[in-house]
Amino acid sequence: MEVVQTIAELRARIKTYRRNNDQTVGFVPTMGFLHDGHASLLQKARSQSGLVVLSIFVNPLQFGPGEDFERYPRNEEQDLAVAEAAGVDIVFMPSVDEMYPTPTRTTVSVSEVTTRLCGASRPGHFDGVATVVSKLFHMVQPDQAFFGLKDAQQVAVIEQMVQDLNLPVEIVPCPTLREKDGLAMSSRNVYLSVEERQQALVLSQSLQQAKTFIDNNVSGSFTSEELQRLVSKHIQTAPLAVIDYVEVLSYPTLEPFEHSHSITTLIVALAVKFGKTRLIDNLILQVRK
Ligand SMILES: Nc1ncnc2c1ncn2[C@@H]1O[C@H](COP(=O)(O)OP(=O)(O)OP(=O)(O)O)[C@@H](O)[C@H]1O
Ligand SMILES: CC(C)(CO)[C@@H](O)C(=O)[O-]
Ligand code: BAL
Repeated sequence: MEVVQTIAELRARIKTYRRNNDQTVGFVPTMGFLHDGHASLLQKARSQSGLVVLSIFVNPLQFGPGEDFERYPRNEEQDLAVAEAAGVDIVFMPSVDEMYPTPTRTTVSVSEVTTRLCGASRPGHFDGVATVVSKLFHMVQPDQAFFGLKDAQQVAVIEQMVQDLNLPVEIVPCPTLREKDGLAMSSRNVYLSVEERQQALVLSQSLQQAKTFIDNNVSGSFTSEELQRLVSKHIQTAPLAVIDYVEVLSYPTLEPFEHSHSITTLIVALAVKFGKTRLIDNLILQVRK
């Protein structure tokens, strides 16, 4: 495994690989502090691609004022051990100056799919994500890029960007990995106190309740409001939980709908704060017809 810090080194390594191999290049972009969710993306890349490139970069452009950019967890040694174990070939760990040597005057901005959910509660966030991901795609020029569905809106945004800009990369969405008790794995889980960690179980539980509600609904007929209410009500049983949003939308278009008749795939998406820690989770379901 090689660890490179500069864009020039990264490009040189990938060029050499391409010259000597006709296999594909798979890419997993991350912000580091790697957990088993990240490892699952790396393993999928390992099984599908000839060369596996991992990037670790905490991107300042996607954090708003007052968010956790400065205190975002970092552990380089542990990250390199996870990467090595997953069979990564190249780790790209650029500095902020390497990625943004001058003020950025070009922004990639995806409309419509960014208007709700995290796009609404974190203004500018997806411009930061789309801009850095398109820069990384230009640097790595991967054949496949692997993204987790825990960040389902991010997947929808990147897929839209790839389609609109004719980028020659296949986006591979990967399932959310969870702790044994159901909590979605996330680098930010490390911020939680013991009490918050315990109460954070309401997130996955509420999504399970939504799934059971739909599965038990023999007529296959329900409104988005019914689901939204059911999920919010369960989250509110945790005294430390402060709901940022609970929304039920079509997926991947992320548009509101009134009745299950009018859609084929839905997402129940939520963001909830425990103290200063904001967690997200979601459930994507096919609607029975
Ligand atoms: N539990 C998970 N299962 C599968 N993929 C995941 C999981 N958590 C994160 N990922 C994916 O890993 C990639 C990098 O995400 P990132 O480094 O932001 O990790 P994170 O754990 O989501 O951190 P954060 O706490 O910032 O949300 C993204 O594509 C993300 O969707
Ligand atoms: C895709 C990404 C690495 C861009 O900074 C980030 O948003 C993330 O970790 O999900
Ligand atoms: N995985 C999402 C990155 C962020 O919260 O900024």
